[in-house]
Amino acid sequence: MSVATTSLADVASSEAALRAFLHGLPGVDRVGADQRAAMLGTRSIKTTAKAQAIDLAISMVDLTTLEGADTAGKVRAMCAKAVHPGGDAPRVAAVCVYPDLVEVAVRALAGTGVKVASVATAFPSGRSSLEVKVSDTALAVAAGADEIDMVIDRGAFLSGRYLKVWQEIAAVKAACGGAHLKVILETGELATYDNVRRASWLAMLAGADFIKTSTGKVAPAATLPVTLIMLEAVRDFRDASGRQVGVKPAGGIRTTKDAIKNLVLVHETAGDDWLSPDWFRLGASSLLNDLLMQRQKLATGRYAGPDYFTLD
Ligand SMILES: O=C[C@H](O)COP(=O)(O)O
Repeated sequence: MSVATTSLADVASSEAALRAFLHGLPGVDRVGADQRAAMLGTRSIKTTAKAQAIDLAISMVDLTTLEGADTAGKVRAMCAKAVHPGGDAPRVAAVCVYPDLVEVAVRALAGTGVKVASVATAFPSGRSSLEVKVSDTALAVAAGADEIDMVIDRGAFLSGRYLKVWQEIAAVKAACGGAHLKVILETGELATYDNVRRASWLAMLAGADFIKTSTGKVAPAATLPVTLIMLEAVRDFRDASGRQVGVKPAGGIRTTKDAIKNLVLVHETAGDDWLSPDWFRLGASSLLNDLLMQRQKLATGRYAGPDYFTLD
């Protein structure tokens, strides 16, 4: 897909310019996207490649707990597992928690290389003022979060107020300082694949370091066609702007099969530059145990059973 590089600098100069740009993006061929994602999802891979893929997937996990009932103890246990998932398995990429638990995770993960990610901006609805969203972000960053996962204002996006969405993302990005910003599109609420493409571009233009599919609180969450469209968007955005943005499917990814399908999509769509935890994450609360079980099965020929591992 070709996008005029010159147009990117001025794209958010007005609501009209932003709308013209986003609605000027080529429409998504829905049937084609569904078929391509389904076809890539059935690719089989050799046993040696599978072992590597499982370890790569583990290293890409954002191990997540986002429940009202979360406690400091639960987060500490999760952090221990994030650093030493089991046997010689690699550590995960990050632990993702609500802002009030950032400090607990920061202390538990100090010096381990596992990042602390936090949802902010009135997650998961995003329904609060910009002031509240910015201060939510600033507090999480001050507590030591390395990464902020913000939600876009879907109400504004769906009613065509793109500039408001752009301004919020840009303000939250500024509040992030050195922390990386992941922008959650909540694709299950965006209604069309064209909207997923537009929201992806909007987030990247406003400064997202990552674009993320979902909060995990809305169904459907991370589907393969949606991830495919977002991978195409980051690929095309890098071609147009020279800046690489990461992708994080999140929500409903529970099995090794799901994880490997995602890795095949990355390889076939955006390319191998994205096949690292720096550029691709899997946001999941209960994927890690299945990855560890399949890893054990490949190494020993038998399953250890879910009770062999600590709970996700
Ligand atoms: O960001 C990650 C999601 O909240 C996790 O969703 P999940 O519980 O469906 O894995």
